[in-house]
Amino acid sequence: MSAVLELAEVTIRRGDAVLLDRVTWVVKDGERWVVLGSNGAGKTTLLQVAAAQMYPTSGAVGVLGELIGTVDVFDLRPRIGLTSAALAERIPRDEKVSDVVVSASYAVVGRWREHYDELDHERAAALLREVRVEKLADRTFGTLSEGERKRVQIARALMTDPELLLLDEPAAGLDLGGREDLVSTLSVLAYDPNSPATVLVSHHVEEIPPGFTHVLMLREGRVMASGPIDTALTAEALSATFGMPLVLERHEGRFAARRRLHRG
Ligand SMILES: Nc1ncnc2c1ncn2[C@@H]1O[C@H](COP(=O)(O)OP(=O)(O)OP(=O)(O)O)[C@@H](O)[C@H]1O
Repeated sequence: MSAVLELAEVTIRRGDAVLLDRVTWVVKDGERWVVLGSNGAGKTTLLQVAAAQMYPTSGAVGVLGELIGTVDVFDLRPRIGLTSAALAERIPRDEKVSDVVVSASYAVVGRWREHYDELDHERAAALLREVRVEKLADRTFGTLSEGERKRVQIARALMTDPELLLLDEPAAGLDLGGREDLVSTLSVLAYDPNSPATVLVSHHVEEIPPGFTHVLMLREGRVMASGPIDTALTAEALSATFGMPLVLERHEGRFAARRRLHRG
């Protein structure tokens, strides 16, 4: 398996703040990673580095075999699918859902006189079907529920057939049913051998879809633990990451965490 993402001792500083502190991380083809950490831990920063949107202050970043700093990131970015709240805000509310998806092939937000061929439209329709919102294709983005918007964004991120898929808190703001629907869609994607290497950022172990293989835990910009979920995702590592004693349970491929009430 080849590496799609390689970070070596990556540090990001902004003024006196250290957003990422000597992060070393390798994501290989076929792997599905969850990045866990509390608010402000550096997860979005890490994803921006992985998306070739942010350069390291020090250290080296390789994305899809290219060393960042030596390549034109505009050639690289279409090979990466990204969803984030910041990107979602840039989608015009009056944009038709099918256009939100199809316009990803031209890396634009907001359809504007581009010509899309029939194959693009067929692919967009197939992706909307895959994330189970094909019935919404003719609605405008602004009329969708939060959960429906998240699905449309995932379809958009997959439109360019990316080699790396980065999902920044896709379940944020969803109700219980919406979260469970999304987790099951992401689980189907995770088990599909044709899906790209995937990194999912989350605050909650409950949001880890079955089929995800690896976990990286961040606290204050530092890696607290990383590796296969089966061995790296432990109550101890989770407690250290979130700074409180936690009990971790696993049932039918899903995780749940809560504060430990009594020691011992
Ligand atoms: N330009 C900046 N200057 C100083 N500090 C910054 C800057 N940008 C981000 N930070 C800080 O870096 C830290 C990491 O931010 P980041 O958005 O990566 O965290 P996160 O883990 O994604 O948080 P959340 O879960 O709340 O989204 C935060 O404390 C944030 O305030």
